[in-house]
Amino acid sequence: MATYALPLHHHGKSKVRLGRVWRDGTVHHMVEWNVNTMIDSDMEHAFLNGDNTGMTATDTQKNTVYVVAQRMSQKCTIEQYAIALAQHFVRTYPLVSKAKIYVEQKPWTRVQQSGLPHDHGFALQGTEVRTVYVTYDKAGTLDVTAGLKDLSLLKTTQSGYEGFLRDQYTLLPETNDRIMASTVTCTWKYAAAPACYDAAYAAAKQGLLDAFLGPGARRRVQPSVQYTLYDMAKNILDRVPTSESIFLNMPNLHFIPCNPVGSSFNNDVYVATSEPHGNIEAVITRKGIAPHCKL
Ligand SMILES: O=c1[nH]c(=O)c2[nH]c(=O)[nH]c2[nH]1
Repeated sequence: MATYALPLHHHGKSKVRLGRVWRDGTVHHMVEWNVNTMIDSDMEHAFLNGDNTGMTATDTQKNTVYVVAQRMSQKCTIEQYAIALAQHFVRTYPLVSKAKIYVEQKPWTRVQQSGLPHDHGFALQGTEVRTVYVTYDKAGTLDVTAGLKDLSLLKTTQSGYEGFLRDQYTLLPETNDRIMASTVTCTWKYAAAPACYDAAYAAAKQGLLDAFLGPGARRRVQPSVQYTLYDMAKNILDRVPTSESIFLNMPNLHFIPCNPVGSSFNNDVYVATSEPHGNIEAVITRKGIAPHCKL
């Protein structure tokens, strides 16, 4: 007789999109979120026997995304919202042992008009999407991992790549001056809540930028994406004291020196590419801390 096991099961709703406006007199605050819910629950009987008794339907989870958004009566961060939603599921449904909430936030930013902030006008600024992954379980354990994705960065110099292994398969010339470009994905797990999630996010993002771009006019060639990535992660650990583990993924988007017909490369024209691209990834933690995975 065949025997089976069900070592993992969870269910949730993906890509629930919402906008939330908080009105402070004539000054409005606005966020657009894409919410993903996933719950662990004692629902083996649904898989084994076709019995849905006690199941929190994914449609119910989707509806709750909007209910909890409305209950956040004060302007809140993506982290505060995700925590509230996770706690709601665990505290409301007896069979739910853990809620896992992932939220992305679009970069809507208040517009400046003649140097003054507009009351209710927003523009999409930049490409980066702010992210959060929150888990909360019946024992009250809360894990918050904040982050960003699609942060597109490029520098036209002070990046190189030399000293790597050469054999019969190696064609790449060494260089101490190249374009470095990437679309950064980064998450940082908190050991404890920061005083302000928005300030911690701003500090983390600035840390990424500062390390990627380097000291500007002062010449300091970065030897590889790997080295730059490590610097970027260290900046977050240094500037966000309650962070404990940093995940970074950095595609190396190649701009290949071009020899135009009848001419040669003069540090000016490149073939821009998106594929294939290098892919550099690492987790950097404080000493003795277990690494977190991407989410
Ligand atoms: O910074 C780099 N790291 C690599 O691992 C690599 N590999 C490669 O072909 N170019 C580069 N650049």
